[in-house]
Amino acid sequence: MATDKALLYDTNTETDWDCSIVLELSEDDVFFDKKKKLLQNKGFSTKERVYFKSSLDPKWMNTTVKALLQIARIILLDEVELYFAEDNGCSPVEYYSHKNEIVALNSIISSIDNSITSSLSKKNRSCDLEEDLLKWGESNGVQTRLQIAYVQGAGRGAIAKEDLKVGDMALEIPVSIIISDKLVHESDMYHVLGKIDGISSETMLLLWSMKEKHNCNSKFKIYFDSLPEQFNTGLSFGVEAIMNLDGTLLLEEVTQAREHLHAQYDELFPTLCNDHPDVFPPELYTWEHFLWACELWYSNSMKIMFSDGKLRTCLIPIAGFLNHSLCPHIMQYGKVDTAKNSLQFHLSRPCKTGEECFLSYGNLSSSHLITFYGFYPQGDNPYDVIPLDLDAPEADSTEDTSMSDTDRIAHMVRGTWHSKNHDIFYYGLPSALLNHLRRSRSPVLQTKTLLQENLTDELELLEDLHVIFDDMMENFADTDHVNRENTSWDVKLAVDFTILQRSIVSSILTSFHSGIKMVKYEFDRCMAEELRG
Ligand SMILES: C[S@@+](CC[C@H](N)C(=O)[O-])C[C@H]1O[C@@H](n2cnc3c(N)ncnc32)[C@H](O)[C@@H]1O
Repeated sequence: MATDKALLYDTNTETDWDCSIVLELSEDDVFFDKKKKLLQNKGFSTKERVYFKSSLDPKWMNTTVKALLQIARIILLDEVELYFAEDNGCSPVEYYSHKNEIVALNSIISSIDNSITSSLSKKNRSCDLEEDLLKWGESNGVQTRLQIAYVQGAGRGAIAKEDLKVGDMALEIPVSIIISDKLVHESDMYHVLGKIDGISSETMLLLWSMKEKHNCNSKFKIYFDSLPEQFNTGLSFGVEAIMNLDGTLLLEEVTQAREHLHAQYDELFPTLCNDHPDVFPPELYTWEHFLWACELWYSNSMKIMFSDGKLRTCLIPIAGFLNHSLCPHIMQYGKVDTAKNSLQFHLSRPCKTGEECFLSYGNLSSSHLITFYGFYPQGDNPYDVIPLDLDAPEADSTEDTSMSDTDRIAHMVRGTWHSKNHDIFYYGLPSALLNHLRRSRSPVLQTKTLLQENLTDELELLEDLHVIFDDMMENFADTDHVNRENTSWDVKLAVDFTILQRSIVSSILTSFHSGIKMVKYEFDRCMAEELRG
């Protein structure tokens, strides 16, 4: 007979889920086959995993708890209950007996309790690492008005310990604990790396960090210990995630970045390990360790201007807990204060006690953030643009100056919900793009007047653009079949991105539709007026 153990809990799950429980019908259950049949009749398999977040929508919660109960009831049926239950296998009857109802409910409650306790203790355990890092930082001169905590959907984050005003310094990091290329120069690696033609200081640092992570005597041991074992960026996407990116920019970005890293790795290894095994122990320089270090540097490094005027890519302990936002509190932080020999993080907007304090990682698109950081921010990202590869109009044969600035710039589109002007001749699309296309069709000066010939050109332009974006829409992967709630982190990110791209293109197509309608209406009106006149 199955016991409560049939309901397992598991905290070894993706970081953005607080916990999950697994409901599994044990193969040792003497009624395995019968219960399996009952489960299948209700659309369940013998092993179901359900993920929970602390703030789930009540509707989802309701359906999920109902499903959990259905499964638990069946798993926990005793012989007599099962005997009578079989007759109702396919019926909607869900209740078997008082006792079965109570054991099913209790087993779910205790599994969730176990799961939460275990997940909290895991988080608290890792919080100790962050505490240790803060203490280490403070003993090295770090000043902070932030504390580190787990935040929903983003791992660790920095929370204001007190109300912070514009201009207040949230964090100050002495240069002495910033990880920069200076450390490579001081290490035993430099005599080898310094001789490699064209190697960048970023690559040297990356190789240095791969070894330093395992150095028990490292000055930065506490820092390395606080880093995640896995970064989950687009660089680690699996095949299924990649397949869900068909037709998107992210597919190109992830593929190119991975190819670049593979090529870089192959250029250095195994040669360095073969030639200098004492400096580059092969077990520390595997592809997996290399990828981990790349993800670390892409997702955690900052470009800092030092007092000598040099811009260096650095890892900055403690500051590395600051998450990114489209509406950040800290925007200017990239320059060492020469007088204090420290890096300071001042606020550009207030942050209240207990609120998460965000940084700006830069003006980055969601595809870039997914590829190199493994997330994309909530809210409308104005940098989510689709670049357009347009043919430049023929330059005037006698005068090159006929090319205007709008002809030379890189054109792009974004969700038309960002635009306020959806009138005729604008359609929520960038004027720079529309003017460029108008010029390509007719180099004579174009005016936005409701003349028949303008309207004919305008209609053609919109219809041509419509074809391009229609094709784009057709080429996106079909993600409808993916169960977003129950899939791996990478597939979820990939699907979310494809949905985002689709919504951008869809907004553009909608703008074209209403644009075409407006132009046709005006065209008919002109015709009617002409006939009347
Ligand atoms: C510099 S670290 C910030 C600290 C990080 N949250 C941690 O636990 O170590 C950058 C990483 O934090 C996460 N992150 C940053 N901003 C985020 C956001 N707005 N939403 C979700 N994850 C975010 C991403 O995993 C990113 O690669």
